[in-house]
Amino acid sequence: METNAINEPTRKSRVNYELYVKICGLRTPETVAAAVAAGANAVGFVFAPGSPRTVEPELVRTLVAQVPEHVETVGVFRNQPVQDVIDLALRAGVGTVQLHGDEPYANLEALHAQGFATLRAFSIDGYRALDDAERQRWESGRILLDAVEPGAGITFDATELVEAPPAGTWILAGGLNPGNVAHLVGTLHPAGVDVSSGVESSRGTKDVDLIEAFIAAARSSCATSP
Ligand SMILES: O=C(O)c1ccccc1NCC(=O)[C@H](O)[C@H](O)COP(=O)(O)O
Repeated sequence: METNAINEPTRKSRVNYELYVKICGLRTPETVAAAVAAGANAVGFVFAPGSPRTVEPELVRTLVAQVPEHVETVGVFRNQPVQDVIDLALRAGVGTVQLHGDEPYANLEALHAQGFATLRAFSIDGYRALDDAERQRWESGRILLDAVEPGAGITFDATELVEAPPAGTWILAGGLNPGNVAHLVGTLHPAGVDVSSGVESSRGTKDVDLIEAFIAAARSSCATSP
């Protein structure tokens, strides 16, 4: 089976860590096409209930069909039973599952057994509360550090990252936008960035111009990252 950069099994996933850029919370063919054309490494679809971005798996299946093989397709879940996650991800046809709640490590293992690549998101508070052994275990896979409220566009406070993972091994999210992404990448040295609110014209509605501007700004930061 094909594997990705950290040797996880993948379905439709290839991961480029030069600077990985994920555009999350997509819901339309136009915005998916814009993200892909602008050079996104990954496109994300929210299955967590209660979000203005929540989508049905049948819609996502049609969106995934327009995504080229080299772009990672990510389903985002939050505190849902692992069997529901697997069922939804299979119906949608995504290659990667992002767990954005308090899910245990066993859920990640269950997803790997089904052939999904994974991303485990932590709030800054959640990450700081991990002991050394937990941190080491989660950091053996890909982790994403986010603001306390996911998908809320809360601007990231860099001073909270004194205990950041090693430079270049993790994905930064939380309140990123075209105006701050280059500076934050240059300062914090993540392996990648993930954005939702910062590329929206109103809550839940993606804006093609902002998607293009975000990806261009993120790419311009590469000269200052390790
Ligand atoms: O986007 C949501 O509404 C959402 C809901 C529940 C769990 C996760 C969610 N989004 C996760 C993401 O990947 C966002 O891109 C990430 O939290 C950054 O969001 P933002 O601060 O809005 O850029």
